[in-house]
Formats: sequence, structure tokens, C-alpha cells
Amino acid sequence: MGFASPSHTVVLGAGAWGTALAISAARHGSTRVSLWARDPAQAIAIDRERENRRYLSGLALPEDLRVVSGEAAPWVAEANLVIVATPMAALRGWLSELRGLTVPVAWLCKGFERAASPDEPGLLGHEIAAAVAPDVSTGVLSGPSFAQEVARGQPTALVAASAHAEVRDALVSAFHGPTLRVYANDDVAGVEVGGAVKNVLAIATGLCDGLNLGLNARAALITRGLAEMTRLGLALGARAETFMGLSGLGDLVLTATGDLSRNRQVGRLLAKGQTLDEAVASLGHVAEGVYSARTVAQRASRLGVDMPITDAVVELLEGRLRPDEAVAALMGRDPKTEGL
Ligand SMILES: NC(=O)c1ccc[n+]([C@@H]2O[C@H](COP(=O)([O-])OP(=O)(O)OC[C@H]3O[C@@H](n4cnc5c(N)ncnc54)[C@H](O)[C@@H]3O)[C@@H](O)[C@H]2O)c1
Ligand SMILES: O=P(O)(O)OC[C@H](O)CO
Repeated sequence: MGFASPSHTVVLGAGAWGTALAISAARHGSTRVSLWARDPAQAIAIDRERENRRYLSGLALPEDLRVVSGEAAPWVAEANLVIVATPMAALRGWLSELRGLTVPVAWLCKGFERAASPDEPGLLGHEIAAAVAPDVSTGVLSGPSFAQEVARGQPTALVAASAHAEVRDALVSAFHGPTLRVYANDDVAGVEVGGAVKNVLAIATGLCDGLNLGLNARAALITRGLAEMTRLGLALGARAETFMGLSGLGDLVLTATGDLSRNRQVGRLLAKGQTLDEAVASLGHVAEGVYSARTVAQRASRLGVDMPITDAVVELLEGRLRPDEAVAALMGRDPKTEGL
């Protein structure tokens, strides 16, 4: 694997995760980093305060991290690596804009596109890239990582997944550092399915903990959730071992048990009686599981993959089951043998 440092990394999107990774990469200095914010006023505030108070408060930006806004094209034109750090809903638009680019492009979002209709289920990032920017060398950076911990420099391990060696190498060069290990993987489908499905499962474990169902129930949800995540991944062409790695089991454990998770918080708030709209509004950040759940269920159903936990989350999010009824639906299923 080559480790030539990309000289300039441009991060498009100044939410919690884009800001945290920009801080981390700028701090260890293997690359010059520019953080691009969609809202010019937000960019000015971040630059003046040297802190992203809206999305990542209390964490100082390194001196040489540049914050920019306005037309993105001039910044992209001088990048050696472009990172799309938006929610999943904005990925298609950015990849269309980046069509024709000759430097590596990677995204940080974890999810499926929201299903537009039952006939048109949403896609994973690499499927969107194949459809709208097939000429660009793309990849995804994923794995168990709360933005606040990465920005504080707490030890973290990520996965750089791409079919292209130059993309994996660029991600490792830009982000691997003293407190952030970046492992390379070429199983993009596996890494993306893990990152998308764990968000849906974290809503389920948040609900379980919010209802005080106990630690046994949470362990059961995580374990059976891993089985259903793996089943979907295999049906989409992923490798089984990927689900035992950082972007599968690792991220599932973090998100399903860590109170910093926005998806887990949605489940807890629903258990306390909030509506979905109230729960989502109170977060102030994106919770991708809310938008991915229906697509996960639709794609699984088309492939003949059984995903009972995901199905129960969809019923809950769409208001057809109350929290206690969702639990009863899961527990009331027929006995079966353990395994995939
Ligand atoms: N926060 C984390 O700890 C974390 C960790 C790993 C992965 N992720 C994933 O990263 C993605 C982003 O999460 P986040 O925590 O940064 O979300 P966030 O809610 O904190 O911020 C989202 C940011 O995206 C910006 N944005 C929205 N649409 C945009 C567009 N079209 N162009 C440019 N910017 C746009 C918003 O203005 C905002 O700054 C999600 O898919 C999430 O699952 C988050
Ligand atoms: O806060 P969440 O639930 O979006 O999870 C954040 C990261 O994906 C954890 O790896």
C-alpha cells in the first residue's frame, strides 16, 4: 500500500462529523485541510470563533484548518482528496456535481437513500456513485466513531472502503494518525450495509433501553440484529467477514449502546412517548436510521431476506405500532434455529 500524502483535503459539509474529521486530519498535519460550509454565515462564525458551536461545540479548530464557503468548485479544483460530509440525502447531488473529477472522492454518510416510493427503493452510496458519477474513483470512510471523541483525539479506528486502491490509500494518508487508525477494505457493499443497518438497529436498542426491558433484551437485539444485517449484506454481494469488523459489529455495538448516538436517542425518546417529529426535532442533527429504515426493509423484502427487527422499527416509525406492540411483535414470532 502506498502512503503518499494528499497535499490538500477538502471536506464538503461542516456538520458534526465533517468538522471532527477535518480537525483530526489538520491536527496531525499529513494534509492541508479546508472545511467547506454550505451556509456562509456559519462559515464566518466558525472561522471567527475557531469552533463549530452549532454542530460540535467546545472543540477548538486547529490554527491551520481553513474554513471556507461560497462556490465549492474552486476549492474542489485544487483538492487532492474530496470528502462529502453531508447526510445521505445530499450525496446524490454532490456526486453529480463532482462528475468528471480525477481525484479520489469519498463520503462519510451512513445510510440508504430514503425510499421515494415502494417501486423505487433508495440506494447505498456506491450504487448512487455508479449511477451518477461512474467515471469518478470513489469510496467511503466508515466505522465506529462518535464525532466528539474523534475531535477530542480519543483513540478511534475507521475503515476506508473502496474498489480503487488509490482511494483507499488517499484516505489512509489523509486521516491515519496518532489517535486515528484507518484500515483499508475493498468490500464497499459490506461496509456500507453495516453503516446503514446499524442505525436502524440502534433505534431498536434505544427503544428497548427506554422501555427498561433489560440488558438481556439489548444483547439479544444486537446479536440478532447482526444476523439480519449480515443476511442483507450477503444478498447484496458483501463478504460475511466484513460484518465481524469495525463497520459491522464494531459500529453496531457503539451505536446501539453509546448514548452519544442520535439514532439510539430517537429510540429512547419514542419509548418516552415523544412523536417521531418531536424526537427528530430535539436532536438538531441527522439520525439516518429514521430515513433508511423503510429502504432497508424494502430492499430486504425484494431479495427475500427476513429482517424482523428492521420491520418492527419501520412499523414503529410509521406509527402503525406503539413501542410496546413493536416489542410484542418481535417476541411473539415463531421459534427458529439460531444462525443466519
Ligand atoms: N456525527 C457522528 O458522530 C458521525 C459519525 C460517523 C458518521 N456519521 C455520518 O455522517 C453523516 C453526517 O453526519 P453529521 O453528524 O455530520 O450530521 P449533522 O446533522 O451534524 O450535520 C449535517 C451537516 O450537513 C450539512 N448539509 C446538509 N445538506 C448539505 C448539502 N447539500 N451540502 C452541504 N452541506 C449540507 C448541514 O448544513 C450540516 O452542517 C451522516 O450520514 C452520519 O450518519 C456521523
Ligand atoms: O449518532 P449516530 O447514531 O448517527 O451514530 C454516529 C456514528 O455513526 C457512530 O459510528
